[in-house]
Amino acid sequence: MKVIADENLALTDYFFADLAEIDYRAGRGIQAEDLTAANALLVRSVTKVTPALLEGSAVEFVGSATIGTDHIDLAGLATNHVEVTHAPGCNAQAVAEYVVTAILTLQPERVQAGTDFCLGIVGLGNVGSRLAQLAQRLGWRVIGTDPNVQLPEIENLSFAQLLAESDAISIHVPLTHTGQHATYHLFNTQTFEQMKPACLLINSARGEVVSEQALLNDIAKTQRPVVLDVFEHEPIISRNLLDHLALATPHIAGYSLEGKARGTQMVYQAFCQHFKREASKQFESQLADMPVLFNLKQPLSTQLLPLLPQLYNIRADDQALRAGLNKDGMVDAAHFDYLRKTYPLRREWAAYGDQSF
Ligand SMILES: NC(=O)C1=CN([C@@H]2O[C@H](COP(=O)(O)OP(=O)(O)OC[C@H]3O[C@@H](n4cnc5c(N)ncnc54)[C@H](O)[C@@H]3O)[C@@H](O)[C@H]2O)C=CC1
Ligand SMILES: O=C(O)C(=O)[C@H](O)COP(=O)(O)O
Repeated sequence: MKVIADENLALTDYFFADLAEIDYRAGRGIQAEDLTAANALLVRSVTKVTPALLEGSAVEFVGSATIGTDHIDLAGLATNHVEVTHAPGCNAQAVAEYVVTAILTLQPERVQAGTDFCLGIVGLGNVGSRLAQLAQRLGWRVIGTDPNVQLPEIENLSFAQLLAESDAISIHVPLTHTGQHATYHLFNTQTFEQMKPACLLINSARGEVVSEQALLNDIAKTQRPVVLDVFEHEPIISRNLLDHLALATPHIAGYSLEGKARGTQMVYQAFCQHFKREASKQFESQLADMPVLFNLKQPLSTQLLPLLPQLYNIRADDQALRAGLNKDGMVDAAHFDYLRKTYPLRREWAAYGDQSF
């Protein structure tokens, strides 16, 4: 059995080395000729998986250790009877922690803001619902919008109401191009006009959900603080865009050790089912114990701010990205991908003693 795997998957050897010969590749560079002798392909979000990529290969199983699936032609692969699996929710907690860290880094006074700070969440699936829970523990008013989901514990509003009422908006929708609720350029000139000028915008979903040109026009008018983990023209980012962002990170919102490992494990389980092997491994056995930092008896809101530098220094990620601007005024794919390949995976906050996260 031969497996081609993106080199950025976590714990690939642990899960797969005794099941198959593994050939590691840079995800963005995987080509059809790499796959001719492969039975399975394991990717993350940067490999465009189409019938053309698999043509002439023996690949019968594709696993993506990610939440998003917009890089995979699901219909095309189904037509060709290739099994496709992904990892719903695997790094939802990491993204929720990223968003809270971004807000508290830019606006530390929000830690005890009570009900006068309103967080609007667009998309209430795995990530949005985790974020809602965390935000409520910090005492924030949480509102959300989703055409398919209502969360009983928060105020569920229309998209227009959410745009008008939020002091910060965090986007957690999949990238979709068709259908009534398509999200491509969901944030455009008209939507920006409906938001409070000072409303913080955070996009850690997919770059194309926000029109970059409309965003730049809006920031020029409003000086709105904006945090981007994903970019419309990813992996290329212009200096002009970077200069207008409060924080910018290289698509690492979901890069916790647990999130990546959980993603690989979910793919491993589907792989074993497909190839009729026993799946008995658990990623938790591979994780180190961390020092206890949280006092379970104290509310999260009183502890989080002083602990943030130890838990996640988001400014370091922002600085590392900006350090990659080249002489042409661009962050290029090589720098963007280097940061992701060498990323020191964060631990989720539950590892530091609060199992209820
Ligand atoms: N930056 C990063 O590292 C990561 C990014 N992501 C991105 O975040 C996205 C969301 O992740 P999950 O919450 O786990 O997905 P999910 O599938 O659990 O939830 C997405 C929710 O968005 C809702 N939705 C769809 N269209 C909408 C619209 N027009 N307006 C409002 N809501 C809409 C859906 O009904 C669904 O409830 C993923 O598709 C992925 O692209 C996910 C993980 C890590
Ligand atoms: O899970 C998703 O969806 C993501 O966006 C990933 O966390 C991104 O991971 P990479 O594909 O960029 O390694």
